[in-house]
Amino acid sequence: MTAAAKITPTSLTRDLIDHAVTSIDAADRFSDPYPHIFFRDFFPNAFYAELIRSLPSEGYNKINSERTRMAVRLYGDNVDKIDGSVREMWSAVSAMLTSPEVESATRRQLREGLEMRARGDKVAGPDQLRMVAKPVLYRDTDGYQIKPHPDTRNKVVTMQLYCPADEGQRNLGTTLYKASLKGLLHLGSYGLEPVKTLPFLPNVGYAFVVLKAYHSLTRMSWHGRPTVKTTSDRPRISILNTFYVNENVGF
Ligand SMILES: O=C(O)CCC(=O)C(=O)O
Ligand SMILES: [Fe+2]
Repeated sequence: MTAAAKITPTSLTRDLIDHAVTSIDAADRFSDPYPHIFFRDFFPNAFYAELIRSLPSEGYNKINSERTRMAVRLYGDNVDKIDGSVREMWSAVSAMLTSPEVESATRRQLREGLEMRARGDKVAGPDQLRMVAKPVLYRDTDGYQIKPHPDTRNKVVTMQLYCPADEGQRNLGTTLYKASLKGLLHLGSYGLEPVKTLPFLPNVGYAFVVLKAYHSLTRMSWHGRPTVKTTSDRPRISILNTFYVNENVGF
């Protein structure tokens, strides 16, 4: 075996962490409609290409009654159930997404939102907010949709990594909304106005702090996804890396 032939899991994880931190550090930061970041080039390029060809074939759970969203948990013992041939890759992804380094980079970039969250939660500051990462792989198919919602208060930060093979699914990203008079006048919009739809491009991601009415009435973290149109050979693949308030909550 040549020296380069086999990368040990720990050095792979190390590479993934370094790459992800660089990506998050270079994120675009936005305050509107609420604090969020958008970052690119999250996984090393060659690794990303192999990862999306190595999706687990089993172990999916049904997330909605329509069965248009199926999910595989990527944390803790769940990783041991992933097909042996691809387990090492997903195990490294899991270790990276739950690493203290990725958490710290996310905290640095979302500081404004975490300060709002800390005030509403009546804790001294962002450092008093715990963040426990529970990454999950999602497979969404034709007809998948999720109505605008701010996310449950059990989530502190929502991060989603888009995993398409090419730019053909660009229009399938998440829509961010804000409460507005225009939205109020528009029937069936819950008083919400769409502000932007993030581009569903290869190897990009976004993250925001979950903000409810008691954090800020005007900057609640409203987001959703209008009905997805896609073909059965091109599901909408993403990784949701949710940071929860503690390890006892979440999917
Ligand atoms: O898939 C998306 O674009 C958003 C998903 C979401 O908001 C959720 O699962 O809470
Ligand atoms: Fe959500």
